[in-house]
Amino acid sequence: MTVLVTGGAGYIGSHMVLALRDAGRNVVVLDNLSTGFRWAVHPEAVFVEGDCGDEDLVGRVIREHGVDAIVHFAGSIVVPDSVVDPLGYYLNNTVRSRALIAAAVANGVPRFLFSSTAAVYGDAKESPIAESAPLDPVSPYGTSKLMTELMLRDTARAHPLKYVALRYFNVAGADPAGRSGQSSPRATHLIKVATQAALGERTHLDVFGTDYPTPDGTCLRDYIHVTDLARAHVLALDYLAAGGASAVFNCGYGRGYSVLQVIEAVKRVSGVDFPVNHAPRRAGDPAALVADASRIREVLGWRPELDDLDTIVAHALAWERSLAARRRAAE
Ligand SMILES: NC(=O)c1ccc[n+]([C@@H]2O[C@H](COP(=O)([O-])OP(=O)(O)OC[C@H]3O[C@@H](n4cnc5c(N)ncnc54)[C@H](O)[C@@H]3O)[C@@H](O)[C@H]2O)c1
Ligand SMILES: O=c1ccn([C@@H]2O[C@H](COP(=O)(O)OP(=O)(O)O[C@H]3O[C@H](CO)[C@@H](O)[C@H](O)[C@H]3O)[C@@H](O)[C@H]2O)c(=O)[nH]1
Repeated sequence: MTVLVTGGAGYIGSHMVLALRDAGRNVVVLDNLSTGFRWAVHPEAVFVEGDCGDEDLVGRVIREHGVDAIVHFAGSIVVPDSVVDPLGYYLNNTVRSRALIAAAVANGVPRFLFSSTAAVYGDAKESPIAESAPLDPVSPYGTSKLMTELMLRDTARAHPLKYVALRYFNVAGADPAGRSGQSSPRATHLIKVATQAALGERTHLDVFGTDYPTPDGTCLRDYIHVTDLARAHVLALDYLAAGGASAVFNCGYGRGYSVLQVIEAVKRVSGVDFPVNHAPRRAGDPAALVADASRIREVLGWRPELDDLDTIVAHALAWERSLAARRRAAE
C-alpha cells in the first residue's frame, strides 16, 4: 500500500507521515512548500515538489508509485485571511481539490481521506456539535472546505472511490518524541502564538474578543493533540481498506477551553507570565466549537491517548524550544 500525502511538509501532514511510517506504510509526499518545509518531510518518504491542483502531475505520481490511497492535507488554513481573500481560498482549497479528486478518479485510486474542519458548522446552535448539525460556515475558509466535502460525496456516488472526511476541531501540540511540530514562524494559532510569547519570541498575546456569549466572554474551542489526530487518520484508512462505507467524522475531545483558560495553561506549564492584551473580535470566529466525537469512537474505535491540555501545551512548548535551538545553530 502506498499512500500519497498532499501537504506532507506541513504541520498536520508531517505528523501523518510519521504515523504512516511508524505503521510501516510506503509514503509519497506532494507539497508545493507554500507554507510547509522541505526539512519537515520524513527522510523515508518520497518527496515530490508540486501542486495538488496539477492534475497531470498527480496522475503521473499515482501511476509511478502505485498509489492506492490519498490523504489530502494541502490547503490554505487561516480563517481571517480567507475573509480578506475569499477567491484565493476557493482556488487553493476548492478548485485544486477538484483537480486532485479528478486525478484520483481517472487513475482508479480507491480510497481518499480529506482534512475538513469544524469551520463547516459556522455558529452552531448545538454544543457539542454532532456531524448531523446544520452546515453553515461563517468564513470563506469553512465554505471552501465544505464544497470539497460535497464534491467528494457526489463523486463517491458516481465512481468507485470511497472517502472519509475528518472534521478537525483545533489541532495543537507536537510529536511527543520531538520529531515534528507546528513550524511556521507566522502561525496564527492560539497555542502556537502563546508558546512563542512564553519564550519571548513575541512581545505579547492579543485576546480577540472578550464579549462572546461564553462563561468568560472569550471563544471556546476543542483542542485536539496532533498525534491523536494522525492516529485517527490511520484508523480511517484501515476502515476504508476493510470495506467501510464513505463517512464523515468529527475529530475532537468533546471539551471546550476558553482563550483565557488556554493562556493560563501556557503560563502554568512554561512558568512565564507574558503580557496579554484585550483586543477586538477577529473576523470569522464562531463563539464556540466543541465536538461530539462519539461517531469516530464507535465506528473507527478511536481512543485518544493525549487528551490533556497541559500535555498538549508541554509538547508545543518543547517543539518551540527545539525550533529556537535550530535557529540559533543556523546563525
Ligand atoms: N491546524 C488546524 O487546526 C486545522 C483544523 C482543521 C482543519 N485543518 C486542515 O488540515 C490541513 C493541514 O493543515 P496544517 O495546519 O497542517 O497547515 P500547514 O499550512 O502547516 O500545511 C499545509 C501544507 O500544504 C501545502 N500546500 C498548500 N497548498 C498546496 C497546494 N495547492 N499544493 C500542494 N501543497 C500545498 C503547504 O506547503 C503545507 O506544507 C489543511 O487542509 C487545513 O485546512 C487544520
Ligand atoms: O493570538 C491569538 C490567536 C487566537 N485567538 C483566539 O483563539 C481562538 C482559536 O483561534 P485559532 O487558534 O486561530 O484557531 P481557529 O480560528 O479556531 O481555527 C483553527 O481551528 C479550525 C477548526 O476549529 C480550523 O478549521 C482552522 O484551520 C484552524 O486555524 C479564537 O477564538 C481566536 O480568536 C486569540 O485570541 N489570540
